[in-house]
Amino acid sequence: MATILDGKALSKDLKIALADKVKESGLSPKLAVVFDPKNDGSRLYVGMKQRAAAKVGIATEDIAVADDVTTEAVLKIVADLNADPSVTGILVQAPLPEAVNDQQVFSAIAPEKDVDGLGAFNQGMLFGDQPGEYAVAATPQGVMTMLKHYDIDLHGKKAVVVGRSQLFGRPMAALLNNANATVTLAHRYTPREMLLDVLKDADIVVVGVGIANFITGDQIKDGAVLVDVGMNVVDGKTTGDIEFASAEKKASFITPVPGGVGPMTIATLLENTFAAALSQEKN
Ligand SMILES: NC(=O)C1=CN([C@@H]2O[C@H](COP(=O)(O)OP(=O)(O)OC[C@H]3O[C@@H](n4cnc5c(N)ncnc54)[C@H](OP(=O)(O)O)[C@@H]3O)[C@@H](O)[C@H]2O)C=CC1
Ligand SMILES: Nc1nc(=O)c2c([nH]1)NC[C@@H]1CN(c3ccc(C(=O)N[C@@H](CCC(=O)O)C(=O)O)cc3)C=[N+]21
Repeated sequence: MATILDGKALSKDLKIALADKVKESGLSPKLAVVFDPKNDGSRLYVGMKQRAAAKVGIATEDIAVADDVTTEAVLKIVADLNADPSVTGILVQAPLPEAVNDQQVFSAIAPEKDVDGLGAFNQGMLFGDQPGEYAVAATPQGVMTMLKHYDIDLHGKKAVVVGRSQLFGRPMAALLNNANATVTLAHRYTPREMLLDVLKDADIVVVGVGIANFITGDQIKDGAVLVDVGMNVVDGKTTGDIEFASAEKKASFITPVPGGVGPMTIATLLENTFAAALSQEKN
């Protein structure tokens, strides 16, 4: 029977500690979120972030973009936020409307305000495992915080990451590599047989593809650590990319969906925002 990686409980503790730190600092951090209000997931997550931020003393400013917005118009919004001294952190919620070049927008965020670590500068720092302070994407960073909390050793282990988005898979693979795991990064063009072959003896599997029950218990080895980033709604119920019932019988540790990676993502984003406020105050 697997130990549950309880992101909900851990994120609660992190937010209590963070609220104290924000209060003691006397700072007034503000997180600006640019998002597409037509995207249901975005509306849901923006609301969750807003409520969680308020509880720890971080102000939020949510900027909804029209569905015909252009890349240039979003770049202008980001430029204004970069120049606004009252704005500590900027999050561009993916996906933006189809016509917008997300990557170009992510990289236009001033690195010191890029609290989701999606811009080329911060991703480059992560890829190169550079020393110093820089923001790392909240989802993969939250996964690493959870693994550390449960003393899960990554050194020399075989890790498989499925999904290679800018906000999850790519930084996830970089973090596991920096932790000295041997990492396979699978994606849509990974042949099914090859995926099954790497999964069967993986010590840790982190999946975020957005396909319900994409990974089942029979595909993983006994004792594997399973982290489910997936967020799908099936018959009105939120479910992950891992078929929990069959997988938890073989895994040593497993995240639930909901209650696993999601809450850690939000807590980590808020920690990144406060860290940005501290470094901006110093400079
Ligand atoms: N809990 C949380 O905090 C978060 C949850 N999510 C959830 O994670 C999931 C992924 O989101 P996101 O990272 O934005 O991913 P994207 O939707 O941007 O990309 C999906 C990724 O999965 C890969 N993929 C698609 N089909 C397959 C397949 N059959 N086999 C292997 N790989 C495949 C794609 O490969 P390719 O690159 O080749 O197209 C791509 O890299 C979603 O359900 C999202 O809601 C996302 C962020 C945070
Ligand atoms: N720049 C950017 N950064 C992101 O981090 C980002 C993004 N864009 N685009 C969309 C995804 C999605 N995402 C989630 C955050 C929290 C939960 C979460 O807390 N979910 C709850 C359940 C919510 C429910 O029940 O539906 C849970 O897992 O317990 C889920 C998904 C962040 N994203």
